[in-house]
Order: sequence, then C-alpha cells, then structure tokens
Amino acid sequence: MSAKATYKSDFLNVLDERGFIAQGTNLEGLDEKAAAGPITGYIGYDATAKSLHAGHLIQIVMLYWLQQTGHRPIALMGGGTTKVGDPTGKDEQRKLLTDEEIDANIASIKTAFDKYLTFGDGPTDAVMVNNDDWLSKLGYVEFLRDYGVHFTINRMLTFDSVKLRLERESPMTFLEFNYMLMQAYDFHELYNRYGCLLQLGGTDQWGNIVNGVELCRRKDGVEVFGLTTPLLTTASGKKMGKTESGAVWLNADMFSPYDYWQYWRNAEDADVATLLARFTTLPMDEVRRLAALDGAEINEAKKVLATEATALLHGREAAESAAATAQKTFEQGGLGGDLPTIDMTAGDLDGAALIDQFLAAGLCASKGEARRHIKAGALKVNDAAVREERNLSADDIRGGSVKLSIGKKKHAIIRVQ
Ligand SMILES: Nc1ncnc2c1ncn2[C@@H]1O[C@H](COP(=O)(O)OP(=O)(O)OP(=O)(O)O)[C@@H](O)[C@H]1O
Ligand SMILES: N[C@@H](Cc1ccc(O)cc1)C(=O)O
Repeated sequence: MSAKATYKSDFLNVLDERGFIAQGTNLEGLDEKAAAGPITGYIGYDATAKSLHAGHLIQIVMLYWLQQTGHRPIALMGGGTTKVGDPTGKDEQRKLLTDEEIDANIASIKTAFDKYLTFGDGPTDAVMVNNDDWLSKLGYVEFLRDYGVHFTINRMLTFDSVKLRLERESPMTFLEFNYMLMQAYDFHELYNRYGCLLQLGGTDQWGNIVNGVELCRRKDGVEVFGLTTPLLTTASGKKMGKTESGAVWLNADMFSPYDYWQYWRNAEDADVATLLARFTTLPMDEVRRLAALDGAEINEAKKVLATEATALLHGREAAESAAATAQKTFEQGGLGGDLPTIDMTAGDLDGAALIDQFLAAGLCASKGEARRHIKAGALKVNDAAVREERNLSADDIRGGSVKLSIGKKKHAIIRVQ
C-alpha cells in the first residue's frame, strides 16, 4: 500500500494508486462503505464479438482488484442489452446480432473471467449473471409505467451518447434510445438481487451509469455509486487495445499468446509505467522501479510487462514460452516454437502464391494489405524483402521451413513436410 493513502478503503487506494479512477458519483461515500465491510460491485460486458479485447481488460482488472481488496464482483453478460446495442460512441446503429450469435459470443467471452476472478458462493466470490434473464421478461406497458416515468426526455437528450448523434444529424433509432434505460434497470435489479452498490466502467459509460444511480435513488430510495476509469490511449494517441490489423483479443484462438506477448513488448516507452500499473499486478514499488529504467534498459521493463500481462491472461507457462520464442527469433536469429505455423507438403509449396500464405498465416488481413507491404518493402521471406508478387518455390525452403515476416516484428513459419 502507498505510504500516503488518500482513501480509507484499500479498494479505492489501490485503484487510485494504479491510475484507475477518472470520475465517481460520490467517492467519499463509496470509500466509507468499502472501508466498513465487503460491498458488491458490477461491470457489464456486451456480447458484440466472440472475445473481449484489451480495452475491456481494464474493466476486468478493476473487478480483480475489487475482489482482491475483499469485495464481491459481479460480471454481467449483456445478453439482453446486446439485442439493442449501446449507441455510446457510435455514429450509427450497431449491426444487430441474432439470439444464436449472442449466445455463442457469451459462451466464448465468459472464458476470460476465470483467469482473473474466483467464482463461487462465498461472500467475496465472484458471480456471473446475464441480463437477458430479466430484461427479456419485462412487459412493455408495465415497464413504461413503472420505470419510464422516472426518465425525462429532457435529461436523456443531454447525455453524450444521444447528444453527439443529434449534433451530427446522424439518426438514432428509438431502439437505441432505450439502451440507457436498460442499463439503468440492470443496476436496480442487481441492487435488489445482490445488494449491489457499485457500477464500474470506462468514462464513456458515465451516462449509462449515472442513470442507474438515479433510478436506484428514485425506485429503491438508496444511494448506489458509479466510478469510471479513464479510456486509455497510447502515448501516440491510439485507443489502447486496437492495432492496425484489429483488436487485441483476449481469447487465445483469436489472438495467440505469442502475439499478445508481442503486443505488450512493443509498447511505446512513455506508456510503460501506465501499462505496468493497469495490466499487471506487480507491486507499485516494482512498477515505479521498472518505469524509471531508461535507454536500452526500458526494453527489460517491456519484457517484464509482456510476460506479466501474458501470464495473467494465458498462464505463466504460455507467457514464458512466448518470451523464449521472442528471444530466439529476435535476439538469436533462430525460429521459436510459438510462431504461427502452417504445414505444407513440398509439392503444394512449389508454385503456391506467396501472398496467399501470408493470409493463411494470419500475417495480413487481405491481399491488398499484403501488396501494400510489398510496396513498402516490409514483406519478407527468410528475412529478405520481396519486391514483387511471386510464387514460392523449393528454393525458398531453409532447413525444412520458410520464414514469413511483415516488418521486424510479425513472423510465421511454413513447415514443409
Ligand atoms: N482503451 C480503453 N481504455 C479503457 N476502457 C476501454 C478501452 N477500450 C474499451 N474500453 C471499455 O470497454 C467497453 C467496450 O469497448 P469498445 O467500445 O471498444 O468495444 P466495442 O464497442 O465492442 O468495440 P468496437 O468499438 O470496436 O465496436 C467500453 O465501453 C469501455 O468502457
Ligand atoms: N454498455 C456497456 C455494457 C453494459 C451492459 C449492461 C450493463 O448493465 C452494464 C454495462 C458497454 O457497452 O460496454
């Protein structure tokens, strides 16, 4: 714990020291409650894809700290809210998913939480719920009479999610307009089911969270609390968790532990302290020591970041193996075992279009992207830049394999049988 603690509760001190606090509805009031005994807090995750990404991970790590400091976390799967789609930060209506797609996404998303939270029936054991269980049972007229009456259109129009669409004259459907009522209802439901007193989320969720706080005050006569965390951007201004080729997914089948390790290893120097504090559980003294390294030594700090962040998500063994592969690939010029690998017979390889293999290995998302890399001199076979589109031949095989690379950091292997 930090020498000069700002709060009474361990929970808020940890969040504060590690940089998780952007805004709270009543931080002092929350601090009193959290210092007095275990509280229950929740975060909701919509099932818009098969996996959560590194942006969501910040929100999972907050639940981790909630539990580590003696409280009960609820991870809410937005089975019901995903049917509507959160308009927050979106210029147009999200693509509507079918019930089957939503169920499949939830089944896949769920797997990330076990790594950070201990689930069970004990007082501080984590709980997982799905808001479809109550939202899909609401009757329209009853809902309007019992809950609609507590929301004024005047106020709803002041929230960013609505205001920005109106300002940009981009249509917002009545379906989307209802999203904030549904998220507000969740908070009220969780207060009644679990005595849940806190909702956490990114700063973009502020409007949705405040609506829940107000609904609980009006409907249940209680004060519940909202706390948001800053939306993390990299030092060069990119939203954390996204790369040129897409999101940094948490599920290993969509983003391998090796790529995950590499993502953190490639952090910008100026981000190392923030990332160590947010994405690892290393004590803050150690974080400060590592972040103070400079020159070539900052690379050691980045390796610690990569290994610790990967170990939290994929386990220590996968993290060390990714670190070893990276070391072999970059520091010893060899080929590590964790690189994406495709198997081909020598017959199939001879005459196969080179860029098709870059796509198959997941190094490029499209032929257009591969061609752009060729133009830029970034697409390489066995470490030599390829200047024009060509086919592979037996001459490309080195010691039973062909090394494919994009730039200095993305590699894959064709293993020739
Ligand atoms: N860089 C970030 N820092 C902190 N929190 C984040 C970050 N990115 C996302 N989040 C949190 O995760 C939630 C979902 O993120 P996001 O809006 O990126 O997901 P999405 O809508 O599923 O993806 P996309 O925008 O690609 O469709 C956000 O509401 C936000 O609270
Ligand atoms: N609106 C949140 C997800 C969410 C869903 C339901 C809730 O009750 C809370 C949060 C998001 O888009 O990230």
